[in-house]
Amino acid sequence: MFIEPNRRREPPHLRTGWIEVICGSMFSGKTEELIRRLNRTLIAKLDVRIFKPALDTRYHEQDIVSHNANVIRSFPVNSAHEILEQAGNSDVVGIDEAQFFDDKEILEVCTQLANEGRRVIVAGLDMDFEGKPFGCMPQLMAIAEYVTKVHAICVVCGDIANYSYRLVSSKEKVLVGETDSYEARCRRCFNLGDQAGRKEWVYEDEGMY
Ligand SMILES: Nc1ncnc2c1ncn2[C@@H]1O[C@H](COP(=O)(O)OP(=O)(O)O)[C@@H](O)[C@H]1O
Ligand SMILES: Cc1cn([C@H]2C[C@H](O)[C@@H](COP(=O)(O)O)O2)c(=O)[nH]c1=O
Ligand SMILES: [Zn+2]
Repeated sequence: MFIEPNRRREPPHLRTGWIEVICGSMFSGKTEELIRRLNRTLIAKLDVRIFKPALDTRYHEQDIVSHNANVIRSFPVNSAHEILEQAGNSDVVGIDEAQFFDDKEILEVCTQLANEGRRVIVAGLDMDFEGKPFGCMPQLMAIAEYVTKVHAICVVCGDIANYSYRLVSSKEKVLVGETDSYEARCRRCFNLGDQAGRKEWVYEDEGMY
């Protein structure tokens, strides 16, 4: 569990900012964890601004919505620089789907916001459908003070999953979708690709293996 420091005790001119990255595969709980942290900052009555790339309209135009229907209000933006324009005097900035922003811009924006003394919480996919590092995420993880990697459950075998397996034939890096186009898989089932058979669950106490 990520425990956040109390910012209110510090006078604004002494506040130091920082960057937190929440990463993992699809369905790993990145958005849930982002919403959890942001809700706590709202309870603390901090000034919070939340952003997502405008291209992610899967569940809602404006809200950030997790796969299990947790919701928080956000500003959709077309570029990372718009985040700077809209950040105002906020104490905390939340950003979802960071992998979709221009690599250089989002790094500059997160760095500037943190240098201004803000808490910046960024969630994004660490790997694309080919298992390659996704866009800005490796650099963001390098410059962040805190990195949390969350995991899904492999829908093929039930192990811990850290890959997003694409179910459709497109080779485009960016393909917005959910269970229609992707499933969470462990390393083994990801590497098996189409050959990964759905295993029947068997239990030792039933005498089956
Ligand atoms: N294969 C899976 N493994 C774990 N959670 C899953 C899976 N498929 C669906 N879910 C649901 O997705 C939720 C996490 O959604 P979300 O936070 O939006 O994930 P992410 O932002 O990482 O894609 C889980 O709490 C669970 O209800
Ligand atoms: C693996 C992969 C994913 N995407 C898209 C699919 C979804 O719209 C988002 C990820 O959303 P989530 O909150 O992490 O579930 O990214 C993509 O465009 N390219 C990929 O390789
Ligand atoms: Zn598996």
